[in-house]
Amino acid sequence: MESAAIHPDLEPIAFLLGRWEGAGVGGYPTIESFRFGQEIVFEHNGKPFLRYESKTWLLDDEGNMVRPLATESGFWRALPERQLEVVLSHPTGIVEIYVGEVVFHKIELQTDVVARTATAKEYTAGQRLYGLVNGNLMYAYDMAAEGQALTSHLSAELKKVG
Ligand code: HEM
Repeated sequence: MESAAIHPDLEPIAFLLGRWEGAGVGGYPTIESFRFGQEIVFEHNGKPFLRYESKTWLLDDEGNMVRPLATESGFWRALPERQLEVVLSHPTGIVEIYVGEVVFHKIELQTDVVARTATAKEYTAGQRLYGLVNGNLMYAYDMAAEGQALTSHLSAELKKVG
C-alpha cells in the first residue's frame, strides 16, 4: 500500500518511511551491557499513521547474530501541528502510549501511559529521541524500570535499506 499518497499530517515524519537496518548498544544499571542488531520498518497506507515494527538480535564481539532480543510493534499517529501519538506493544507484557512532537528531523517522545501484565517487569516510563543524521536514523531510549529513575537503556544507528 506504499503507492497511496502520503496524508498531509504525515509529511513531518515521512522521512521515517521504509526499512532501516543497523546496530546499537544497550545496558542498564541492573544488567550487563550488550551489542544488538536491529531492523525497523515504517509503512503507510494513505491514512495519517505509520505502521511500525522493530526486531532486534544479540550480536557477539565479531558482529554475528546470536539470538533474538526485543521486538515491538505499533502505530505512529501523526496529528496536525507536528504532534505525535505513538502506541506500542511488547511481547514482554507491556503496552505504552507516547506523546511527542517533530522538530525538523528530530522526534521527541515520552510516555503518557504505560500498562503491564501481572508478570511483566516493573517498567513505568520511557523517553525516546529519534533523529535523522547524515541520512541515518539515530535514536536514544531511556527508561524507568526495576526501581531506577529514567536512565539510558539503548542507543542505535540505522541505515535506510529500502
Ligand atoms: C531495541 C530494543 C531492546 C533491546 C535490544 C533490549 C534488550 C534488553 C536486554 C538484553 C535486557 C537484559 C536481559 C533481559 O532481561 O532480557 C533487557 C532488559 C530489560 N529491558 Fe530491554 N531491550 C529493548 C527494548 C526495551 C523496551 C522498549 C523496554 C520497555 C518497554 C525494555 C524494558 C526492559 C526491562 C524492564 C528490562 C529488565 C531490566 C532488569 O531486569 O533489571 N526494553 N533489555
